[in-house]
Amino acid sequence: MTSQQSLPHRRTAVRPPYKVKFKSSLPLGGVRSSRVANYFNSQKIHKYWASLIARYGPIVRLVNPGLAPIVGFTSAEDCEKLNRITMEQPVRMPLASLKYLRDNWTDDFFEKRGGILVENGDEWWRVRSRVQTTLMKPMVVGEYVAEMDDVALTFVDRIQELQDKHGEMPENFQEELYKWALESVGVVALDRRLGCLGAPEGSLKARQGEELINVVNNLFASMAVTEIKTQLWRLFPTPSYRRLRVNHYKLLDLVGQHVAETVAFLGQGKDKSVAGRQNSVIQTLLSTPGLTQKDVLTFIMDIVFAGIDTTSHTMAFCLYLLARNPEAQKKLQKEVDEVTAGHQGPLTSKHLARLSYTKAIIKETFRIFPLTFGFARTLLRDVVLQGYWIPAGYNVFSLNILLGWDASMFPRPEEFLPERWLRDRPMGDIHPYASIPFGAGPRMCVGRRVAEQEMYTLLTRVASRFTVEYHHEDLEQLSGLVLYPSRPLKFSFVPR
Ligand code: HEM
Repeated sequence: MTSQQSLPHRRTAVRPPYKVKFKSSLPLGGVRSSRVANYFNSQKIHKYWASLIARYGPIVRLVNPGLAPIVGFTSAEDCEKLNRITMEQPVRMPLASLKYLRDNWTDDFFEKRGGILVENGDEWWRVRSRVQTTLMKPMVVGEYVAEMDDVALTFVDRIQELQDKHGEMPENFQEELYKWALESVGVVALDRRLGCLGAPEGSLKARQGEELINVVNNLFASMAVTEIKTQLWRLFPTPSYRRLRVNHYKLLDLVGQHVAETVAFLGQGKDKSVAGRQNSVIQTLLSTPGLTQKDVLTFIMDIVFAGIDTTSHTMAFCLYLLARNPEAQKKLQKEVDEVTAGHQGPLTSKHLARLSYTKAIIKETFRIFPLTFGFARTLLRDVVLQGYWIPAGYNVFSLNILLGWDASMFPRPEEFLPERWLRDRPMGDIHPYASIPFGAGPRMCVGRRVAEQEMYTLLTRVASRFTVEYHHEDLEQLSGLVLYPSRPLKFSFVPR
């Protein structure tokens, strides 16, 4: 089928997107010879997109057997347009294998109400409209600063311990970051410390935390195959689909136990949260009209799932970039020293509000090493992007990862220059859609405030205590369900 034939009612003013044949990395015959397969197998799909854009121009269509075609483009203006035209009904390609699993759950736990990660349309909005008023409220999330700070302090103590023991971080330092992320998101999602970070090796708390992290890591790994690679799971339960299923059962079970424990604590504490808060997230959600207990459990499960690999990979990239850019690190330390000068107790929202350079560091980290490729929506109506007519039903993808590295969007893109993000924009204006790590519009990451608060607190505590160094080969990004660091994070943390 030619690209023209595949576009019904083609309009004359605009051209159809260039057709690029997609070859699965695991075709039925098991042949792995294609160039595409190499990109997939080396986990560099972002490089594949970059090569397509370099070859065919700023908009490319990918035909993926068994799926609606995907159009990828690199234009901040068109990203803004895509957000505008999908604002009323922001449909995102569902995590199809996860949705299928939940829709076909053995005891029908989900009752076709799969939660905001996998639903679209009215069902998505039913839950999203109710949970976002809690999770995205600065006042609600702000109530957790002190506990997130306590988690960050435990983490820096753990760094010190590892540094003393090994002289640098061990090969599996990413796992410590996972524990920090789980512990931090747990504070909000479950209203208490899980106690896995800093717990003695082999202890019950450490093992419970590791089990949960393992389950989430396995879910990410299996979905990197079921969502991005072969679609054979649609025909029969492939090994990756089975791995997804097993780990999803475990996740529901583990999070279910934690939620039950929290609810029991809450019962004992009468109306107040475990930490004495009036407005704990879990309590508020449980008493929100229109949300069932199952909705709340599904949502808590989803934020635990979404809250581990995301912030921890970003912090890994951030620490790496700081180690490679001592000048920026010094500026960070100066800001942190000034903001916390003479302060003994936990950090507060007021401290965080003054950390403009620290926030710029996180933004610059996202520009260079974003967590995802960009902004994705399924079209409910035809649209013209880059002069090409794209029909309803297509999945459209703004490749912000490539915009971040584009000199026409960001001067000196290969340099780590957090100051470009400061309020007065010393390096020139930045298009608001050039780098949108949390997405945009009504479907933007619902955990954004939580994630940012966690990362600002951690960065503040690490920068006050240490100078981070890295003396090994360059780190790159590899692509899975989200992007992740290519090598062990063997940082050295030198006490200041
Ligand atoms: C570095 C940290 C994070 C990044 C970069 C990130 C990024 C994203 C992106 C790009 C989306 C899709 C947005 C869109 O379609 O416009 C998303 C959705 C989502 N994120 Fe995050 N995320 C992060 C951390 C978190 C955390 C900590 C949580 C939980 C507390 C979370 C929960 C979610 C959920 C539940 C959704 C689905 C929202 C919906 O479809 O309505 N994320 N995230």
